[in-house]
Amino acid sequence: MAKRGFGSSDSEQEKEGRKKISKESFRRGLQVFRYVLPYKYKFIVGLVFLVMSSLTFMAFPFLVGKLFDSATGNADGLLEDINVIAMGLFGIILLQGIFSFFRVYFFAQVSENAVADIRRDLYSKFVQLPISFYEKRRVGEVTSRITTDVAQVQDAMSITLAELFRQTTTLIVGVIVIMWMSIKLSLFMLATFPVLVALALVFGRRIKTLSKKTQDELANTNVIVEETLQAINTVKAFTNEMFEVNRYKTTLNKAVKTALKGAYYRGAFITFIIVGLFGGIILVIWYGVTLVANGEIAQGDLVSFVLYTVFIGASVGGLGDLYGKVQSALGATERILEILQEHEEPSDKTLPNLQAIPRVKGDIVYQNVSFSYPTRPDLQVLGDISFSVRAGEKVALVGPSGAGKSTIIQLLMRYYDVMGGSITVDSQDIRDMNLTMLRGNIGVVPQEVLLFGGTIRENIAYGRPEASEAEIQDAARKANAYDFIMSFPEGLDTLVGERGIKLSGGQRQRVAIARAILKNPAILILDEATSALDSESEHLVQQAMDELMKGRTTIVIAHRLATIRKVDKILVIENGEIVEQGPHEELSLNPHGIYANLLKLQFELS
Ligand SMILES: Nc1ncnc2c1ncn2[C@@H]1O[C@H](COP(=O)(O)OP(=O)(O)OP(=O)(O)O)[C@@H](O)[C@H]1O
Repeated sequence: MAKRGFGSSDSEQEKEGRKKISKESFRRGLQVFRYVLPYKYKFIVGLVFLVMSSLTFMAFPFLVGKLFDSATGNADGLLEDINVIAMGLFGIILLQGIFSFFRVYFFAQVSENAVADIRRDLYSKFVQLPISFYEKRRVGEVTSRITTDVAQVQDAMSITLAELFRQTTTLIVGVIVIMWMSIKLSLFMLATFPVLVALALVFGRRIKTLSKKTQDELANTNVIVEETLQAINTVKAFTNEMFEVNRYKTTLNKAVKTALKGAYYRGAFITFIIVGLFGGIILVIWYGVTLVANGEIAQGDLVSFVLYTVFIGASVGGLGDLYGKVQSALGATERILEILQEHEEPSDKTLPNLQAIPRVKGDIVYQNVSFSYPTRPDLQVLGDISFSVRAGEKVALVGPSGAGKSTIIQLLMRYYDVMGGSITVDSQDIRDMNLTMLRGNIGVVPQEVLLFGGTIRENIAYGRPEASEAEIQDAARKANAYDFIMSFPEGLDTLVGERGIKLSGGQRQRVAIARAILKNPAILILDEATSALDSESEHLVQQAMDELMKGRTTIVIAHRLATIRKVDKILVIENGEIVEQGPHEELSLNPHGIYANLLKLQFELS
């Protein structure tokens, strides 16, 4: 569903709109109110103030009418005194002001807290959803759930709900009071209203569909902004700035077009309400004055009546507008709930830290593993992979690009589950293993090291957040990173810039190695960088990697064969199959072997 809005046709949108009006969707939408439950007392207090402010306001037209009556000498009792009535009016306005203050204050407390809870749950869900979830969706689209959609729900909780209540009260109380004043005049006035209401509903529905479309298109434009800013280097490298600006402009224009179409309908809606209402009011005044002339109602009552009519008219118009808002809030709620109901990875939240995770020995066995990515089920990426790595052994995966090396690793991390066969660690199928325990025992030094925007210290400590300063420094030393870190004036407190762009490739890798050293995993995965480092940097990185590999089961994805001569076993992967395996000495001596050929090729190239 989260994807549904994008690129969906008009008729699909209509269908979606109609579905949302159903009782079922309303019931589902209300589910979000469970987030209000922890703050129910504040909510009730806010509601009480809302009732009181709505009701006091309804006394206003009544007293204005009485003010006119007292001026023309038609009043009796307390209401005879103009000054007393005027004071009463001030009192009412004052009370309304005070009630409104508390209403806003209490509702804000509820909506701010409830919305923060929704955001927290959504974020917690985001980070716990499996990788496959993100392959089906664009990041911008997912983030708009936590920004745009949540903001709509907040609007609904704080403003729309209060408005809905106020307008409905105005409508109901208003109609009761005017009936009580003059049934004849009321019936005359109400005869014009059902038509208005029916037309308002039709309009409201059309506006809602358009506003949903506008939102989707705006989300589309945001996706472009996020994607290009995330890959700003690529945009610049290809000098595609103007291409991106045009791409953005095109989607933006589409959004503006839809928004303007919506505005056209909204404008027409408002014109209709104004003309209809004022026409109606003129009619009511005309008929009312006739009744006054016949002595059927008092002048003051007519004044009150006209004021109530204006209030009722305004509330009908307001309700039409609110109808659209409630619908989009329901849509937003549904999209939020859908994400909240997605299945998380089965991680273990009870383990307090890395130390609490039981350590595995590190025996790994792949048994007839086959696999296709969920997004491309018909393309078999791994055929029938079987190999084993004993605890402490080092294995290298080599083979052409796209052969399936990274996929083999992703399966060990359980980013995806195997389709056929099994992977065991210490003879236990990883699907039966606690996911936190599995990943807690694996350290990864990726090909492209992405650092977080904080300091170098924070980035190293990411390997084990509870590590002490001494441990962090020790890890930096072992990773050959200490010297370059200390050469910066700020040392470990140096900010690495967004995604680590202020550090060189070799430096970033050594930070990643320090991170892995700190984590101290039983199993290590090294994805060698494809980009060559200068020989000085290369030497430092290699030394750090050797240090890191000591005593750990290691799987290296090797791009440069020179670095893997020392491993216990080399697996040559081609088209998702292991086509050769054995130690370097053996494979390199096989004159027709693929590995020997690869070696020759690299040697010739270098
Ligand atoms: N997330 C994914 N969804 C769908 N297909 C994928 C995904 N990741 C990789 N593939 C496909 O799986 C195949 C194997 O990819 P993999 O990344 O494992 O190769 P590799 O040997 O690691 O390549 P390289 O050396 O270039 O990193 C490729 O055909 C690739 O297009």
